[in-house]
Amino acid sequence: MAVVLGPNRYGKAETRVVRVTRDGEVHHLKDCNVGVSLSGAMEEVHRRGDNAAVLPTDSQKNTVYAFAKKHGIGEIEEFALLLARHFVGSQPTIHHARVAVEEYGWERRGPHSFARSGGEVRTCVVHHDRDGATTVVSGLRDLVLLNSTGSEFHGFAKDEYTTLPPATDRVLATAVTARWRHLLPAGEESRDYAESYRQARRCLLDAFAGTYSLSLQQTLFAMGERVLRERPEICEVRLELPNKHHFLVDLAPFGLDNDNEVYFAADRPYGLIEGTVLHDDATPAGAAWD
Ligand SMILES: O=c1[nH]c(=O)c2[nH]c(=O)[nH]c2[nH]1
Repeated sequence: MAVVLGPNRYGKAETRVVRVTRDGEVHHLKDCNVGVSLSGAMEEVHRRGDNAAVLPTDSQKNTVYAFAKKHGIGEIEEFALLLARHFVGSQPTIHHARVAVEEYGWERRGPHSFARSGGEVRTCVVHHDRDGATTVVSGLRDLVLLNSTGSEFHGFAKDEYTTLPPATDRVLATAVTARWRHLLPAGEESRDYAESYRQARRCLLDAFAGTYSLSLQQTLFAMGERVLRERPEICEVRLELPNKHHFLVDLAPFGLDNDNEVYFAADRPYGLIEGTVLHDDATPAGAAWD
């Protein structure tokens, strides 16, 4: 039996970079977390500890900071593409780069004062291969949404352990993780990622608010479908929707009724609804979701 090296990658995780752009008195802020993962001719380092092919993760971290200075940080997808192309293009031993960027939002409070925006985070993952294959997945996480009515859940399967009562009017709440894959004809990786993000996010919000929900699964599909129908540049959407349960509090001991007004917001356990919605003729995803 031979023992062989399987898939592997290495890189610098979580390089936190804050870029201030000074425009006189007025400053602009980009606050990001960058993860770099490289792969390629790494047989020798794993088998013999020969590091000749290994660009240190320390250099990768330095590149993130140097590029933030030299190029600024525009849309996170563009910054990730720049880094991924650089690593593959400048190191013959690096055949593939995965660059993931998270962006934390800051709300302007003055010419050079900012308040960190809520918990929501914008995300992207870019893959770039030396044969030219490039994929871009954009997304967001921790977008917390709630409908205080317009949600039911009944008619479900039952077994001997089922105690859940049918619900005809419940709170539906979730913290959305959504990622969407861009349709990228070769050589056309550039696009208005800011507008694409704004519109995809709006589609998710509109579909959540506008769907009368018989299950979170139905809402999930409606959210993905809305993005695909309105945004031709996107061919696949993946969603993770925790069902943030809100239980009605029993106020009868206090002689009070509770007509869907007072809830206990539980944090765990929670249902976790996950799904992919895509064009039936979507191009193959390649490394996009790795
Ligand atoms: O929208 C829902 N989907 C489920 O699959 C489920 N399961 C459950 O207990 N409550 C819910 N709600």
